[in-house]
Amino acid sequence: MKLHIERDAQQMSVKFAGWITDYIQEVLANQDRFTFVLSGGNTPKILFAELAKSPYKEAIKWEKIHFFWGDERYVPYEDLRNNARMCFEELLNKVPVKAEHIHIMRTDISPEESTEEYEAILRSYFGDAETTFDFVLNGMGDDGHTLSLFPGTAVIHETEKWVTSFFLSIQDMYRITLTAPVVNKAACVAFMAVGENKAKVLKEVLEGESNVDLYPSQIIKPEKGELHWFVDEAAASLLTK
Ligand SMILES: O=C(O)[C@H](O)[C@@H](O)[C@H](O)[C@H](O)COP(=O)(O)O
Repeated sequence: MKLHIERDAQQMSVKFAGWITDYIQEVLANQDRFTFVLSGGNTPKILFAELAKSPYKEAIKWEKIHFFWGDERYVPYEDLRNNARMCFEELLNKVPVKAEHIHIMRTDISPEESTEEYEAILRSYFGDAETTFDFVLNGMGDDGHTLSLFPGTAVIHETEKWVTSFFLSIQDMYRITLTAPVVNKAACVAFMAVGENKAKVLKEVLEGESNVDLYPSQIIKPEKGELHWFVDEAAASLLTK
């Protein structure tokens, strides 16, 4: 695991934007497409704002990128809480992406239908390949959740399905989410965490004992791929190493 600690959220976004630009370029030197999983939440917004402007806007071959989502809140696309909507507003509407390369988790059909549809899309991309996505961007909630893998939920332990949906009673909504098996087959996964609210949980996730039911972010460990954490000094403030 590689830990990148930057002064504040802004610095972290700049560092991350430069790093992901180089990584995309490297991957595209050897293959024709780049598969990128986007994340919801507030933290990615500052990264998206960065990527949508110079020099990244011009440097990244956006037309070669295929976009997916790590999870979705089962609310209509028009709802401000919808993760796909946020990513379109903050990034995808501002850079030259190809509409046919964008795969949102649909919320205009039932959660079960949406899950099945997404699973089929992913299987059509990756089939039995040893590696799935080129890159997965993850956030981490103050409670240690990532994707829609919330503490104490059964979905943390899913071993077969790549996509699933369930009713999240603490938020009174359905969630659609990628699962650990498909994310852990990615070539590269990066978490972003900023702010003092994340400090305690970050310490537990990175330095505490393994307890994936309490700290689901711990279950994300690419089998063969790279794992990066981009954090700011406030989030890193309790780390000892
Ligand atoms: O839909 C979601 O809720 C997200 O995908 C979720 O997993 C998010 O990444 C974390 O909650 C962190 O969110 P913040 O960046 O807002 O802290």
